[in-house]
Amino acid sequence: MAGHHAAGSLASLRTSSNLLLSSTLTPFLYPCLDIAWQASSSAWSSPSRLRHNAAHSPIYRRSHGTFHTVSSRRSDNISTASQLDVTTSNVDVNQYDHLDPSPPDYSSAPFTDTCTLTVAAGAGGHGCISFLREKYIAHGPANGGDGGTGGSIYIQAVHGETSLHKLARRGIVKAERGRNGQGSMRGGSRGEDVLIVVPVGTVVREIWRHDPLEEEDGRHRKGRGFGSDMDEDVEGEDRPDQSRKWRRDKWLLYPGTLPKSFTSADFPALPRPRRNNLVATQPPAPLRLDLDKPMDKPLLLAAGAMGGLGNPHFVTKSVPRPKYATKGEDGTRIHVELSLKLLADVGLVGLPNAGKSTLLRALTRSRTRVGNWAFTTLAPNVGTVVLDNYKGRPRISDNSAIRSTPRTNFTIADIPGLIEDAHLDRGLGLGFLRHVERAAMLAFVIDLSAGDAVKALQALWREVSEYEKIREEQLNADTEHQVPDENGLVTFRPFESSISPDLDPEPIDEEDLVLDPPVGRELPPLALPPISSKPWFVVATKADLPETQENFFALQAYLKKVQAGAEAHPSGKKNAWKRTLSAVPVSAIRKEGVEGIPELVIGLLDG
Ligand SMILES: Nc1nc2c(ncn2[C@@H]2O[C@H](COP(=O)(O)OP(=O)(O)OP(=O)(O)O)[C@@H](O)[C@H]2O)c(=O)[nH]1
Ligand SMILES: [Mg+2]
Repeated sequence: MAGHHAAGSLASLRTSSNLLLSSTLTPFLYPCLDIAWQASSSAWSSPSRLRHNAAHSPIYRRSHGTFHTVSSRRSDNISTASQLDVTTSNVDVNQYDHLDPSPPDYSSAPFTDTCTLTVAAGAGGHGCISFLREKYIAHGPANGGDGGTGGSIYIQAVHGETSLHKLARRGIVKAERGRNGQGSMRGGSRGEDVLIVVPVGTVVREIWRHDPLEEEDGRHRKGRGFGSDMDEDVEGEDRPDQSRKWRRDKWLLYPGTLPKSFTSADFPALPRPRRNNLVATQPPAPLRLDLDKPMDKPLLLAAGAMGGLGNPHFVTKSVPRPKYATKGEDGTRIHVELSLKLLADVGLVGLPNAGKSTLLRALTRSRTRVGNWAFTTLAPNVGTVVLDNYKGRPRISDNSAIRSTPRTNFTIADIPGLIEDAHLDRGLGLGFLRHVERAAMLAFVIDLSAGDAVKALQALWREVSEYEKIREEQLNADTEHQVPDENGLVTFRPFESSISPDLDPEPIDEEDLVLDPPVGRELPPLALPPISSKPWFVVATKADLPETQENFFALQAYLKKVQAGAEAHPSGKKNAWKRTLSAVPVSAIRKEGVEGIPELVIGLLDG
């Protein structure tokens, strides 16, 4: 018993000393001791992991003209990654095969394809109440500066971002408030702008908007609201109780002044709220942006609000030293829904365990998880295929002249596996199919060793086209739902939720400023091109396994027939895409046969 115990503790001692070896500097001192450690740790020190850890925020701030972007593009990452690989590869290349990886060798990138976000432009700074003070000038003139303009919110679609998860976490993005004005006529400085960086293919749709100026205008048009009670032409008896209508929330008082010592009569009419000039460049409300191209300039979403006016603005003959200034305006807030319309250039569609993730790893530097069980992949992984500029560059077809810049990369999305009845939301069901819809072209990945390849392809197409049918019905129902007016146009009132026209003319209290977010609207589903019109091809994988050749030939013959029109298109649609249907036999795990895929993809994407 005691001996057994001793042996046990010895074993544990040995493992703990192993642990010690692997977690200290020992391998550097005694490299011969720990080859296994190198093999396993190379996965952890792999540059791709560094890349994911150094996640940068998609939001950048700018002050005075230039955004401080710290963005590192994917292509940069890849070049640094390959440089790093060269330095590490002289350790032991063969021990580390990224196509059949050990369990810890994967990175899970979080992924979100729709999210809602509130963007809030910066409020304006307050005006200043100040008076010149100098020797021998006892009561100097007013010299308070104006408040600064609030920061604006910009958006820009760039290559390299593939997911909205960083934005989804934030919930609200606020630009900085303008600074308050100061004495000696010093104006407040502007608030910092904020740039939101989104992937190419993002669609921005507005759910609600709270624009304080628009609301002010609404009130003004109705003859109620700021300053209207001060107008000379308003009949005395018609005026409601002035003290209630006076916009206390709009004015700043000189420090030490008791509010009750002011009556509203002491105040001039409140100046009309000013708008930032940038508002003119804002896209019209409600926002509907389809950012399907990389943008070289940011686009303004919400302009910052203007600052308040300093007390010199209110100097009159009767009030030479006004002890008040106005507050800055509140910033516009817009609640938007961001959704990815385009996830990647190529979407890998296949049954679970077909080898999609392995194929992605073979084609790109992705470290997506691979396992010999169904549903290894639970969220899409996007990898980039970089096309070499000089050597091995795939043929760029004749229409390269049309593209201003030749294509240097394309992206592939590895999507979770699809099972039978996925369109009824089985397995990862509809969520999965939504991703299929968002790829520019589809690559059906079929496991040659798992039975009839033709049947597998047909089953995949059946699910995809069933889903498409459901979606079409949903879209039709939605368009019918919106009852058009006489002109056949749907009239849209962006602000109806926040100011209703038959609002009781209540006096405006300060509580009004603390507004609850207006009730959101349900957005109709995104209109996307039909799946069956997308180019597609088949990747017949696991071709290294025995007895897969006949299966492949049968598949090839089937595709030829479909292309010639002798067989029905597997989607069941008459005008489905079938210009050139090809099947590529590959062994992803040995990286054989995959070289031709980039060329094929480029041909289909640009063709
Ligand atoms: N022999 C052979 N095995 C392969 C090949 N490609 C993938 N496999 C193996 O097939 C299994 C499944 O591979 P995955 O890449 O995880 O499959 P998947 O389609 O991504 O699976 P899900 O994420 O679950 O949908 C793994 O054990 C791979 O090693 C291949 O070309 N040849
Ligand atoms: Mg997978």
